[in-house]
Amino acid sequence: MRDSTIKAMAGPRPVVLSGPSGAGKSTLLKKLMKEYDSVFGFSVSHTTRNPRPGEENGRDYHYVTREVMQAGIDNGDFIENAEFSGNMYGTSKAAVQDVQAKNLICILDIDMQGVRNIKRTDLNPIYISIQPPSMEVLEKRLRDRKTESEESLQRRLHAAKVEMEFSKEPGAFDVIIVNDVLEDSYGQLRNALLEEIHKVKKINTSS
Ligand SMILES: Nc1ncnc2c1ncn2[C@@H]1O[C@H](COP(=O)(O)OP(=O)(O)OP(=O)(O)O)[C@@H](O)[C@H]1O
Ligand SMILES: Nc1nc2c(ncn2[C@@H]2O[C@H](COP(=O)(O)O)[C@@H](O)[C@H]2O)c(=O)[nH]1
Repeated sequence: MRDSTIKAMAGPRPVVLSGPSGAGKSTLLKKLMKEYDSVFGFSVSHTTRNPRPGEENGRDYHYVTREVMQAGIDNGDFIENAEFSGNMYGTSKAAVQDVQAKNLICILDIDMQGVRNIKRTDLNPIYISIQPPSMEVLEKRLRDRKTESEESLQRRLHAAKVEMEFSKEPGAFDVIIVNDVLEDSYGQLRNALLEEIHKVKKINTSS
């Protein structure tokens, strides 16, 4: 088996956002990257799922076939990878290194399998769980998003229950944010990251 670890780099700690599909991870991280565009960089994952309307290859994901993805995994190009709702997803070493090379805080949006696998690496991120106020609200958000077939929606709701159980494991996450009122949740996310944000701003203004 090829080496799939990544060495921790000097610089700001990465941030992992995890939690049920539809909880609001992308919404929150987009707000964060808009407010702090010179502080955060997104780790662009690979996936075998089809792009949604408005998504862009290389910005939201690298959209690849199963064959290409598997070849990359076999070659040791990925820090972690997982099967989620019938598709493959994974974080490449290059995705993280590209962000860290710019001295930015690298944000990973990954599921709980990814969290478990990242915990076995030297990456040392801050782990943040984004959670819905209830399963009913989660289902409504996913339905209203209109991105999933009924089958995919049911798979995601099933996975959501497992993700919620995982988040209760002691030490699974450093911070848990219940994303009810968006502005409140965003404030909590920003507060949780203020120390790292200040570090990056200080480094980047002195260089
Ligand atoms: N606080 C909120 N109140 C109401 N709607 C929200 C809130 N946060 C997010 N949403 C909406 O819920 C839907 C799901 O949000 P989003 O796509 O950000 O979830 P996600 O966790 O990134 O999902 P996935 O893991 O599937 O990518 C979106 O339509 C978004 O606009
Ligand atoms: N383990 C990983 N999970 C990932 C990665 N990229 C995204 N995800 C998670 O997949 C689900 C579904 O995402 P969607 O964009 O299809 O709605 C969600 O929980 C993401 O956090 C990854 O590289 N590794």
